[in-house]
Amino acid sequence: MSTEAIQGQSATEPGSVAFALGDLHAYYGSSHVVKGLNFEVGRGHGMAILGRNGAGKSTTLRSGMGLLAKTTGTVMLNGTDVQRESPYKRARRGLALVFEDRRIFPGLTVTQNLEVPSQKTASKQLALDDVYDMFPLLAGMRTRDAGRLSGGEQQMLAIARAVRARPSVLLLDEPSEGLAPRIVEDLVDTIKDLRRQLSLTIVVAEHKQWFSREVTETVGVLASESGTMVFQGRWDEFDAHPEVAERYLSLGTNHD
Ligand SMILES: Nc1ncnc2c1ncn2[C@@H]1O[C@H](COP(=O)(O)OP(=O)(O)OP(=O)(O)O)[C@@H](O)[C@H]1O
Repeated sequence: MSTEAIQGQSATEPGSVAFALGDLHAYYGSSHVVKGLNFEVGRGHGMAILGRNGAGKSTTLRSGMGLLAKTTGTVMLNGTDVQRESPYKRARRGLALVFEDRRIFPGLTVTQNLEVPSQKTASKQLALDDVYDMFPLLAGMRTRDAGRLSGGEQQMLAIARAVRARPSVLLLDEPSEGLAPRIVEDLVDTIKDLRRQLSLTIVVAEHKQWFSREVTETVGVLASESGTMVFQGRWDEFDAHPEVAERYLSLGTNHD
């Protein structure tokens, strides 16, 4: 297959793009990791980012959130280029990232963790009771220290904390990482419910392909060799190009 990117037919209507990266380059010091990435996600849609270990999935999400010291290109959030804005400002505009390592505060209770979100987004945040309605599992654990929750419960807490700020676009980095299969199924249901209830746009970096298929409509494949996206389209379009998975996702990964 040529190294030219395969673009599916699922182009988003102008004006209905919630989140888009344009010619995005990202660096760690002198290491140039992401090299001219383009994709867009329509309002209320879900996109999965697949790629081998080290392809740059986390870097892409972190760049979108504004967490890398050096990036160039555009990061469009609901029609505004936020590329030069701080992560706080992006959060205020409706962007949220749930980190792979969850970043909950183990010594604080579940409720205290939910009360941590930036004061800058406090004015429009969801009431605690509304969050607990969306995450009934957490409702029964309000006073428990977050450090005593299971991995799955901690992941729910991390997502609940992000959602409390009422983001319009939620970036999820390896949400199913390290969780038992039954818990991952619960997570799928939770993400689907959240999308429905909050009209959320989501971008998910994931190794588990079945999980990604459950919670998104489109998929982008990152190639570690080129640092670019070599495929973008709907899942049926992805399935119509089995050579993409063969070349860019096989070997040494668990894209089960
Ligand atoms: N803080 C950092 N400093 C320097 N290099 C980094 C840093 N974080 C990641 N990298 C490098 O950038 C490249 C992309 O890493 P990234 O974590 O974005 O990949 P990934 O696709 O999310 O991988 P995985 O599936 O293993 O999580 C890798 O070569 C990685 O070693």
